[in-house]
Amino acid sequence: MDIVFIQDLRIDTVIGIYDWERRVRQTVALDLEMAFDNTRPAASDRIEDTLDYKAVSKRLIGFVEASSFQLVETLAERCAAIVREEFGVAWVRLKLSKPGAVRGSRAVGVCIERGVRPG
Ligand SMILES: Nc1nc2c(c(=O)[nH]1)N=C([C@H](O)[C@@H](O)CO)CN2
Repeated sequence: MDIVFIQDLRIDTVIGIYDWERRVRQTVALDLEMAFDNTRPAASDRIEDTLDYKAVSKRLIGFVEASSFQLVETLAERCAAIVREEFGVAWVRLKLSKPGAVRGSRAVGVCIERGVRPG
């Protein structure tokens, strides 16, 4: 199985359960691993044959910037659904980090896997 990945995609959004968090924008960071058979684009050298990581990134930036969820779990789930449904990705591992949210930690967050991992 091949992977197309996006690392440390930082996006500002409204996220959190506390009153003060509803009034500010905080940065979240996304790491994605997306299953994709890279043999065709490797043979054709055509962007049309790829899973375009730039297109995925732009879509997620637009969605996350406009969102205002309470929980990182909800935001992660919705991002994974976009990747699977709109980009035809069979399996995705998505880590959503909230840097600096807990004093003493570099980041907190969730890591989810959705879909069926190709063999
Ligand atoms: N499992 C989770 N725990 C917590 C979340 C969350 O989204 N998922 N959120 C918070 C607060 O918003 C926190 O990030 C503020 O520092 C606490 N726990």
